[in-house]
Amino acid sequence: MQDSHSWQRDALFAQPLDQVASFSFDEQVVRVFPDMIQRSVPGYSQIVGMIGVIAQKYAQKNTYIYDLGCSLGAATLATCQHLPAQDYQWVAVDNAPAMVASCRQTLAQHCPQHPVEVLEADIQTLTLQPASVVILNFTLQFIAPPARATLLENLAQALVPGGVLILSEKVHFADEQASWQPLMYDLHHDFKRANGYSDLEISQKRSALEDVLHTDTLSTHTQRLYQAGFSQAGVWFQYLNFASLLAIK
Ligand SMILES: C[S@@+](CC[C@H](N)C(=O)[O-])C[C@H]1O[C@@H](n2cnc3c(N)ncnc32)[C@H](O)[C@@H]1O
Ligand SMILES: O=C(O)C(=O)C[C@]1(C(=O)O)C=C[C@@H](O)C=C1
Repeated sequence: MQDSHSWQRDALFAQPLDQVASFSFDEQVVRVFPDMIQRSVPGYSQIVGMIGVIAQKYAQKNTYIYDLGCSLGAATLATCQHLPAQDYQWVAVDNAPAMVASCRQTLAQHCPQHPVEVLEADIQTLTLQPASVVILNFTLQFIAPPARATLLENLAQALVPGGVLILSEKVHFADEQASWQPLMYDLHHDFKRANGYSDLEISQKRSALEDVLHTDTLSTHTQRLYQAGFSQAGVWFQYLNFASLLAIK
């Protein structure tokens, strides 16, 4: 993301830490976030770009477009670049105060004409207006697993017929795919190494995320989407252990 912020290179886990604290979306993370997510999540830019294209296909006039767990608003921005300002309402939501503050500045700078409200709130207690596009771009993985089904049911209820949820997640492989798991995780670490992260950074970040980011399998995601009330759901993008699903109401 290019703008007036001075985004820094992520070196948060570069030095040995006595104790690795649980990962949180605080000011330190905000300062490096565009670099961190780009170098950590395979396919992040392609997914964000395609979110704009998908939104253009499925957005319905006079409905809401929600970006839940918006961080700095990259997905909101992608949709604004593909849709006219006058026909839709945008709501971008995050519960990390530092993210929300930075997101407000970034979106005001990059899509000043679009009616985007940036809310500091927990997406689990949000009252949703009728929506045609809902985005969870690497957010559901931070919601406690037992609470995920209820959240998805609420989103399905808020969507108008033909509306969509775009759900991107880090995933794991189990059951008949279990032997794939170490291979994909090793390759993800190789991906990070190729992007300039050291072994120390990779292992300290992994410890920091251990109690915070809980992955599901692709089949768990798909089944849960059908149970939540979507009529169609499937993977439209996968790169190693990162995937994005499209679910249609
Ligand atoms: C990996 S980031 C999302 C990246 C972002 N969607 C993008 O496309 O660049 C996860 C975000 O979810 C937010 N988050 C986690 N749990 C949340 C909750 N319960 N309510 C709102 N936001 C939440 C975090 O603060 C963080 O900013
Ligand atoms: O799994 C990892 O190693 C990650 O760094 C992933 C991940 C994510 O998927 O959200 C975790 C936290 C940061 O927000 C950026 C990337």
